[in-house]
Amino acid sequence: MTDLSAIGWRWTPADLDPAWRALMQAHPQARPARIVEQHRSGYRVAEAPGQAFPAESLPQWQRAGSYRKGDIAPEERPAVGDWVLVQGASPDGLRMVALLPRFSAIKRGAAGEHYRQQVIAANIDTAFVVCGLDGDFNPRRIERYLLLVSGHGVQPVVVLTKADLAVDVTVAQQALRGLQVPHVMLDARSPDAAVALAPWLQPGQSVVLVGSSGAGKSTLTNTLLGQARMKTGAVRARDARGRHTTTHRALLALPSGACIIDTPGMRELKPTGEEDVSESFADIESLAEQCRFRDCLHDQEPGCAVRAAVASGALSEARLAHYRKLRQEVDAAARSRAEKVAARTGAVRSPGQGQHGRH
Ligand SMILES: Nc1nc2c(ncn2[C@@H]2O[C@H](COP(=O)(O)OP(=O)(O)OP(=O)(O)O)[C@@H](O)[C@H]2O)c(=O)[nH]1
Ligand SMILES: [Zn+2]
Repeated sequence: MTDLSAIGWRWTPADLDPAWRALMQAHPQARPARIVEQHRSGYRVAEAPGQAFPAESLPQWQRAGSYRKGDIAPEERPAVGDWVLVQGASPDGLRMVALLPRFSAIKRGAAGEHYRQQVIAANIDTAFVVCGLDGDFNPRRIERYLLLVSGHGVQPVVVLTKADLAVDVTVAQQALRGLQVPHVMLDARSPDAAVALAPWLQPGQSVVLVGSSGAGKSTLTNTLLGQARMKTGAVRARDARGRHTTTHRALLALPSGACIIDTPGMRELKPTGEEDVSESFADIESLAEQCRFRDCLHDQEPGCAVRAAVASGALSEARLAHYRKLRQEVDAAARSRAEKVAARTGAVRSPGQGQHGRH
């Protein structure tokens, strides 16, 4: 395995995305590197496991991201997991010359009153939605995470930790019934966890861990790193810059050949408006197809298959309520997003619309 492939590079010149190839041809002096950390002060990139070297940004990525006409939107700048082209020598002379278009991204709406997207991780194959089977277990939070990570080419997997504790897993199983995503129950401290998750940890795969604080993400990462963790530590200890291994947690190479991106626990998970609620709640959508009325609101209508499922216990009332809530949130975010897109492209608005805007 080469240095680059240990951090997720899996393309040969023959199967390279044409857009990537064109950018590489346009920058013959440059070479690929992966963004492993993003800070206020700038980015750090790696060309091999265990690295995190500062790399100078393009000037247009240094200005605050905005949706003004001609500006680069926040979600169009590099984020952790992105592949970029760099020139110059590490440790201090690297500069980025191009961002290679992403094949997938996990995003959320940034906190605050103004619409803004935030990329959590880019070029990811699988998202592990980590949740403890202890008091942390919360099906609504899992649904929200799944909504945000689904689509955009990312495979979600629900990873339920703390299965070793004497917990009643039937409650969890019941709650996850409608979800059409794989779920795995495990003890995050046990080496068996790596076996259970092996299907998503094949060489060249990139996985991101999301989930609330205390769910077991760090524990799971350490288990998956196994022996390699100590090796990484030794490499870092010899590093002249003397930084600690823990600061490199953003993107780690696993012994399985996959690489993993750890994210800090996120308190607020606002949709961007691009999510597909129907996909995340496919169980409810398919029930709705059996309602007598095409425009059934699943309220008081006769012949409502959704209410019937709730009555029979096949569908939980709480999941149905959450589906409605998330649908409203996504619709509202989609409207804000459409406004930004219109403002940016300078689309002609219908008369009156501009004056009545909230700006
Ligand atoms: N028994 C048991 N304990 C676990 C398991 N997974 C995590 N823990 C414990 O739960 C606590 C929190 O785990 P962490 O791995 O630190 O959680 P985290 O998701 O990384 O939390 P943040 O770093 O705050 O986002 C630790 O004390 C772990 O030892 C598990 O599968 N079984
Ligand atoms: Zn209905």
